[in-house]
Amino acid sequence: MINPPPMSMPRPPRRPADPEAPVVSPSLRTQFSDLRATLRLVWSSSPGHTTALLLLSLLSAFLPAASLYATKLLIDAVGQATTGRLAAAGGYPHLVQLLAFQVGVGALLAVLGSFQNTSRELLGDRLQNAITLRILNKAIGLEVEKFEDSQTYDALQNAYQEVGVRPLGVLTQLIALLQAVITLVSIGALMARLGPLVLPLVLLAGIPGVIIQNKFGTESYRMLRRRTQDARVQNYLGSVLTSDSLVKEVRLFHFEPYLIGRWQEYYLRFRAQLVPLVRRRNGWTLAASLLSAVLVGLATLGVLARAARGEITVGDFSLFALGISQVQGQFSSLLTGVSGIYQNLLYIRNLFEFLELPARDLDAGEEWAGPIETIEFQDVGFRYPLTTRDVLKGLSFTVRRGQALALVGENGAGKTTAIKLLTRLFQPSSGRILLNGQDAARFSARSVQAEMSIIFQDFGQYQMSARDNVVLGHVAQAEPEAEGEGGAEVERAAERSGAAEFVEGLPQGYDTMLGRMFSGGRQLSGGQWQKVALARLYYRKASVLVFDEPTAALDAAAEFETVSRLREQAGERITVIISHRFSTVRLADKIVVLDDGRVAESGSHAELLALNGRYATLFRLQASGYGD
Ligand SMILES: Nc1ncnc2c1ncn2[C@@H]1O[C@H](COP(=O)(O)OP(=O)(O)OP(=O)(O)O)[C@@H](O)[C@H]1O
Repeated sequence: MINPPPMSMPRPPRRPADPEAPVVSPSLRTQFSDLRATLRLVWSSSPGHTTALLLLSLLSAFLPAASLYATKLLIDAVGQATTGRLAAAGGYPHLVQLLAFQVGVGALLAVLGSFQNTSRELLGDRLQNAITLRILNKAIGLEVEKFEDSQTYDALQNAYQEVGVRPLGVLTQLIALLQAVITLVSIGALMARLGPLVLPLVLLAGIPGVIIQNKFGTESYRMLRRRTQDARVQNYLGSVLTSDSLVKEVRLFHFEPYLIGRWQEYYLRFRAQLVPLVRRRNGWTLAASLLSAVLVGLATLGVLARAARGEITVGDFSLFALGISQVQGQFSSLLTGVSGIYQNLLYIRNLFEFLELPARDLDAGEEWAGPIETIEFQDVGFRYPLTTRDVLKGLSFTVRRGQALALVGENGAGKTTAIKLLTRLFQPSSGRILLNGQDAARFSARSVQAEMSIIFQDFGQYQMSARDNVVLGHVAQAEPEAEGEGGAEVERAAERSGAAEFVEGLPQGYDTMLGRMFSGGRQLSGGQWQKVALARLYYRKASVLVFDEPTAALDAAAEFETVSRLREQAGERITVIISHRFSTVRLADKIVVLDDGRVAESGSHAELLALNGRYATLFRLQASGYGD
């Protein structure tokens, strides 16, 4: 089993899933189709190991009966020999032959078992790899909004946690089921000689335990499934307390006891469900064991009565005594096999639910080719999925090649949302975005994104080498450098962003690991990380550069310098800048002031000052802050 996605970086809780939503059991039809899909999955991950496992298991299913029969023959022969009837027992060589037969069966069982284990382990490994790849491939095809939806996130978590073990569990249980049927029929045939009621009584004794196991297995599953949402919140609380990035705030505000208290509340809520379940399960298990003991006792009475009448041999009795545990073991693995398959299929549904989520085909649509020379928002409206408020309301503006556009507005005005639409992470709910005069919706998201390079407010700080942090901006272009043929492009991008100054001073230069997660990693300051991210932006060959206020870590002078440099470097490209600092904003050719999802004003810095409206007021307010 592989670990769930790392939780070390605390993330904001998503929209909560409905915790009261019932946990619905899938229909029998769904279960059968899941069973078929699971077997296909297992088979396709390794046909060779699956076949080997199946054949070896079926072969070894006949051996327990053979071993029991050999023991019975041996005991009967020894009985005759010890009462002076060695000749009737076939002589000493016959005893040795029987022993050799018995030992041979045992040895064969061990050999087959060993090969079986090898096949199972190797198959499990292949299967885990195949499923993990499917989950990861699915995750990368999901819309960005899906990651913000708690139900999808839970589905991803559940799928990730159950990966590997469950599908293999279904196969092994199915094989165990076939094996149990074969072994039961063969041992049952041997036991028939002990009386008609012996086998039914012994079989009956196995039923109560299985019923109890099944009932409580399903209850446990339901309890855990209901708990997913709580477990995620609890996990998040724990990750806040153990996060390196939050430790300073946690200590200074001293909210540890509060968070631990909340964490414990979730635990106690879970415990309140667990305690009665454990008590009831163990009570019922005890009752089932007592009932089984009574039934086995009755069967034994019957056999003893036959023995008293001289109708069976000592070997037959040994067949009964040794056979009881075999029959019960096989019978219960038959019944638990059925319930185990059922339960595993319930968990596997999580995996399939995730794999069945609709994915957006990022390549659907016409292929965009060539630079983007104009961007025009035409009356664009947008509402986030599952919300009731329009975040953008009829947004219109145009920007052309060589120009820098600044989006300005108070927190929550919709600036980042506009960028998410421009970069095709989301689709407008109304209106159109035109690229070079053509509706962007016609073109595949991926081909349009290829023309854009962006640095977000919460840009990535990848725990990789400085070089990788830059190259991630355009991996396809990076091949020769990956093979060590220079990296001139990486260095040029780093020089343009200002990252070269400190990266070159690191112990292994561009090959130094950044961040604290791995040994030898160098942690950078916020401003240095930002410059590395900016180098990533420059490294990408794109005709639109988007700069979504990643400058929180920079002082006003550094931000001014960074954006001035961005303006110089941009050349004939389109630059879109989001910033709260007017010293930066004034560098733009065109400024669009957003207010509650609408354009309040737009124009150049000078025009907007002359207008003496909202922009001018905010500008003077900020300027007066620096004045004294
Ligand atoms: N994923 C989301 N789901 C639902 N609502 C969202 C989501 N992201 C943002 N919003 C809402 O959309 C509105 C606009 O947010 P946006 O991030 O675009 O504002 P912004 O102008 O970039 O703000 P800031 O200056 O604080 O970065 C806000 O009211 C915000 O609460």
